[in-house]
Amino acid sequence: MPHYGDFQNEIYLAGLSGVVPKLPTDFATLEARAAAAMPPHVLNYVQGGCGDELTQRRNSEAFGHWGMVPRMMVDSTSRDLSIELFGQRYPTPLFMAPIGVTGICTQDQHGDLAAARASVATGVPLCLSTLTNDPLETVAQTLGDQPGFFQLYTPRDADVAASLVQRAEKAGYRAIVVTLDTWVTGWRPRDLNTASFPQLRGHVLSNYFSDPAFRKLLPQPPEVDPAAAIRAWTKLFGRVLTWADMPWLKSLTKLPIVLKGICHPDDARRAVDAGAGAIYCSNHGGRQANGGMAAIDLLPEVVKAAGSVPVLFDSGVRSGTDVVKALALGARAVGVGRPYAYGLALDGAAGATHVLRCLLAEADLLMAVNGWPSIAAVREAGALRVS
Ligand SMILES: Cc1cc2nc3c(=O)[nH]c(=O)nc-3n(C[C@H](O)[C@H](O)[C@H](O)COP(=O)(O)O)c2cc1C
Ligand SMILES: O=C(O)C(=O)c1ccccc1
Repeated sequence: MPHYGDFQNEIYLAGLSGVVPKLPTDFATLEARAAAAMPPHVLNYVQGGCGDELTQRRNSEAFGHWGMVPRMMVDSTSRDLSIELFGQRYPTPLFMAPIGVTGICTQDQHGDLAAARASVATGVPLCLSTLTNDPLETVAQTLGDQPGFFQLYTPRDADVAASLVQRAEKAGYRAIVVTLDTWVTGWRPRDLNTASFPQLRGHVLSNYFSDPAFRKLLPQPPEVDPAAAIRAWTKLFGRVLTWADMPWLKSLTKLPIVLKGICHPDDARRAVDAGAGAIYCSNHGGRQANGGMAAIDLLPEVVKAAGSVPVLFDSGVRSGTDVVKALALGARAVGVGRPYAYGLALDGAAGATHVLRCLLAEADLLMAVNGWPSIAAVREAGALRVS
């Protein structure tokens, strides 16, 4: 079993030869470093959120309202962080949440491939966004045998939707993660004040431009008239889904359908009834709706309502401790968003790998110290509301 906490020894031992880590090991310093390095329009898009970003701040602050109680005299010298999901074992409960601009986070504009390399290096699955600079098939080639998931922004055109899903299934992705909360973009003052929206600048649309069903909708290929292709994309993006669409979504694929953006327990119950393969509790990192509760505070009720259906979680995870808390509150798998995008921006695949290794090391060492040798032990211990 890999000992993720050994990363700590590696760092201290390197220190004996005068070598300190190239990137910081904590989120605050990482974010500050990334903010100084990233082009302003990419930074605004990644770092920003909806409205005055109250919900975004709450997402991470709310982890502080939960506390965990250690157990002693338990042998936790060896920890098993592995989980079961969609009938398969994954070495850790961590995954990379879909980020639609990973492509432009690295200087070479191939950030999706860098994220895939970080996934291969760490075993942390990548949930690839619909919005990428490299087509999903190219990313799948970089992933090789490393399993990944495909996040779907359901197009208004049913043929394009079917084509994207079928391409993802054929390329070997293990689940279709359907994002429900982003058929329209939330009010984002940082991007509005700079009048900048990456997709409208022609970034990250490769899955559409390479799609035969999308290309059929255009009078000229995107290579000949990119501006018209971008206009066509704006018309196509953002199908409003209702529960009545679930049979149709399910009919497109044999893969499990994961519903992303579920925050209310009643919606979780409806998702179970509608045959969702997993429920993904998330408020999109506070980017879509402001004024909402912190996602982590909503997780316990969603988990209860989901019964035996696995619940994935993201929004506000900034440390290995946050990962463990989300597991303690019932998440099967925990997604991290902005932190790995900062890693990509600072040092490509190596940077994202570093960020993931830090999260895993901190989570693993916390489990060691607290006497929790497995995820089941974490879940049994739970977390308590402290304020
Ligand atoms: C720059 C950026 C782009 C994102 N793009 C997508 C996307 O394409 N699809 C999606 O489902 N979620 C997207 N998200 C939301 C993430 O999947 C995730 O819900 C969120 O980042 C989690 O919050 P965190 O960043 O606080 O960890 C994006 C988030 C960020 C920061
Ligand atoms: O920026 C986002 O969070 C995002 O996922 C998105 C993608 C396309 C359009 C609007 C928002």
